[in-house]
Amino acid sequence: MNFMQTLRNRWQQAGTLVCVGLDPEPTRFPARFAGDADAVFAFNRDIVDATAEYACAFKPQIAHFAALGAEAALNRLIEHIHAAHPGIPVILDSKRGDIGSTAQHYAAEAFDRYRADAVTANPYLGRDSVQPFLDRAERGVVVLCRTSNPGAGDLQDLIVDGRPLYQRVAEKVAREWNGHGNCALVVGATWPAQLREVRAIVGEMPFLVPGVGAQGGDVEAVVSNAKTADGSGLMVSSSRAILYASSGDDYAAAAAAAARELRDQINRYR
Ligand SMILES: O=c1ccn([C@@H]2O[C@H](COP(=O)(O)O)[C@@H](O)[C@H]2O)c(=O)[nH]1
Repeated sequence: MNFMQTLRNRWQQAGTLVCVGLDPEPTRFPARFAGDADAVFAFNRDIVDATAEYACAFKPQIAHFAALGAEAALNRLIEHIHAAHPGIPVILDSKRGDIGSTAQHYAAEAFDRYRADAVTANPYLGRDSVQPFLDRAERGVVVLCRTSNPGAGDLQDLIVDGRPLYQRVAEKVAREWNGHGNCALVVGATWPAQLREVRAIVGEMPFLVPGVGAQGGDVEAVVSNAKTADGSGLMVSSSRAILYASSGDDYAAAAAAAARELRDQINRYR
């Protein structure tokens, strides 16, 4: 089954729009992992198993693994998610973008090496840089549109032919790049007005929405401004607020409670 269908099934069957972000920071792991050579895999696996019930997707962030030389742990983690939690798609957050001949290798990295169901992509180099991802019709391509960080507007708000660049990106993805129906957009939870504007441009296209939890985005504003007509359309992503909900031995139970609370909060406004 392709990424979009898997995601829609998960939304419907599990009743959750929560995307659990997997951003390992060993200095924040519970003390029991000290000296454990397999800590990156073991900690993330425990979080995945504890939160799966509340997840519509998992989103490992590649830099958090690569900086630790933990690519093998990332590979095993994604394998574990597919085996233990089939039906929950994995979005590899790698924000890749390069000339086409190199982008082909980024697509192979995400989809063949790591077996992710979807990948985040940077549109700044233009269509040919994203084409190798778009061509994989069964996989998702989640294009950066209006990111959650404070400096998002530095470039993304520049006016291009009378409209901000992020709106031009939304138009382009919806009208020109989505021939296989496999595109989604990143729009930050920290920008509720922009969420509403982008939703008006792209119709039912799914949004990956980081920025709740540690970055302070307002859940009610996200859902009311960005949900689709059927009350879905969103992968509301939280990493640190779930992963590090407790630094004690109850870390997995605390992560599950944080994910459940986010699910319930979102569902109140759908
Ligand atoms: O606009 C963006 C795009 C990606 N991210 C990523 O999401 C998580 C957010 O982590 P929190 O702990 O929930 O703040 C992280 O992996 C970012 O790289 C984003 O924050 N904003």
